[in-house]
Amino acid sequence: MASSTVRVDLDGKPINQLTICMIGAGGFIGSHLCEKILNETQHKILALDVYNDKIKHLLEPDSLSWAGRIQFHRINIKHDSRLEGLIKMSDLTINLAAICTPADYNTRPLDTIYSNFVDALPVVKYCSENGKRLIHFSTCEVYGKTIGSFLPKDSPLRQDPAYYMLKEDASPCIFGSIEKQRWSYACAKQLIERLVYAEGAENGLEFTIVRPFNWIGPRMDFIPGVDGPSEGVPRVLACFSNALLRREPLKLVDGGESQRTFVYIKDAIEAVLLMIENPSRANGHIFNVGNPNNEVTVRQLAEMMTAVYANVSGEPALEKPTVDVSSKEFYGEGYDDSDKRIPDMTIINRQLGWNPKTSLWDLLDSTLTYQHKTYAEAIKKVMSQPTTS
Ligand SMILES: NC(=O)c1ccc[n+]([C@@H]2O[C@H](COP(=O)([O-])OP(=O)(O)OC[C@H]3O[C@@H](n4cnc5c(N)ncnc54)[C@H](O)[C@@H]3O)[C@@H](O)[C@H]2O)c1
Ligand SMILES: O=C(O)[C@H]1O[C@H](OP(=O)(O)OP(=O)(O)OC[C@H]2O[C@@H](n3ccc(=O)[nH]c3=O)[C@H](O)[C@@H]2O)[C@H](O)[C@@H](O)[C@@H]1O
Repeated sequence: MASSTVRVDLDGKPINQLTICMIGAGGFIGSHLCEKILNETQHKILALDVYNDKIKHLLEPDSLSWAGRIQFHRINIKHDSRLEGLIKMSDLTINLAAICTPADYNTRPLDTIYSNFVDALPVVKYCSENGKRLIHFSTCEVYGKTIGSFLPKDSPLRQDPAYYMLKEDASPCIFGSIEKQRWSYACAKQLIERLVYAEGAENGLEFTIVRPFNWIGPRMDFIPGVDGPSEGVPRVLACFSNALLRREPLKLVDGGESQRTFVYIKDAIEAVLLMIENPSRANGHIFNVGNPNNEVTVRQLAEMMTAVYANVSGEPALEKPTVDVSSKEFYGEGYDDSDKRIPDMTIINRQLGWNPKTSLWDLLDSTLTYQHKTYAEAIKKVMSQPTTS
């Protein structure tokens, strides 16, 4: 239930009610952000998306206490004349819309570039021309590879943070060659960041850029063959969850040696709410939002998810819980990878005083509990059907 007491920002000033135009509100992050805003604040949300399956519980029934504070608009921002009007009606626009699953970057590079750069152009333009604040979702992938990844494998400098810490106002963006079309997404995100930044510098656009570092939790992507295409390839949490639910080995791309830091979605949206409600501290900044304490290799993630799932489901792990696959086999031609993603937290600590709280084990426990509760029965049904030859 949203509190009716006056809420104050980090500087003790009362927070006025906002109307927020949230583009991509129907997605993984958007659905959690809508929940938090409706449950904890008095703000209003214009939720724009092509789909609303993940926010249906927030839209129905009409008797919900926040019913008057969220409106869903089924809009594809690629070509919808209603977009500018909705941005003009709002105090703040949050743009989450993107194609953001790596399986698409090297197989649908044009769609990926259009989605992450071209389609975002009118959003930036309308915000700038109408003097509206913009929070734009980029990605930690704009850092690409670490400087250390170019050192000899046994170089001690690889342990030096100067060679792997990713810092918003200092680290370069290092991508593979053009043939490695995996980087179509990161490069599109980098260019839209530069455009937003330039609109701020030249035309006074009030902006905040968010670089999420592998946010994971319930409602991320889909389970192939249940609530997504059977041949779909979601991000790693859903891929591994799907394998666990089907009691199949988890596939480790190129041996699962890449490293990631994972942050619980519930911690991460706390950071976003701080950005929303502290414009004087957030405007003009790019923020890493991640959990540097939760670093694992993909192989370690697979082992941890296998152990957590055995606890959650009560089913023993497979004898052979993982299998190595080549990136070419799994993703196709043009794949490449980030070797390591550790966020420097200096700026977000200084500006917003935010730090993540949830350990990787705990976030996997709550997420796999959700996955098992939501999908176990459906998977059994799908697996009992005769496979079409
Ligand atoms: N989840 C993460 O860990 C993560 C990490 C880095 C960056 N991001 C970025 O955060 C944003 C949200 O990511 P997510 O994980 O919620 O992804 P998601 O795919 O779950 O959500 C994206 C939403 O945008 C909508 N959308 C896409 N194109 C649209 C269009 N043309 N018009 C209207 N709606 C459109 C989709 O329908 C979807 O609901 C993306 O910009 C993504 O690049 C996410
Ligand atoms: O979440 C983020 O911060 C960013 O990371 C993701 O990129 P990535 O982390 O590479 O995406 P995943 O699909 O989650 O893959 C993570 C790692 O697991 C590996 N993987 C994935 C799936 C699988 O079944 N097996 C496997 O080994 C991948 O090769 C990769 O090394 C996506 O690009 C975006 O959501 C976002 O920009």
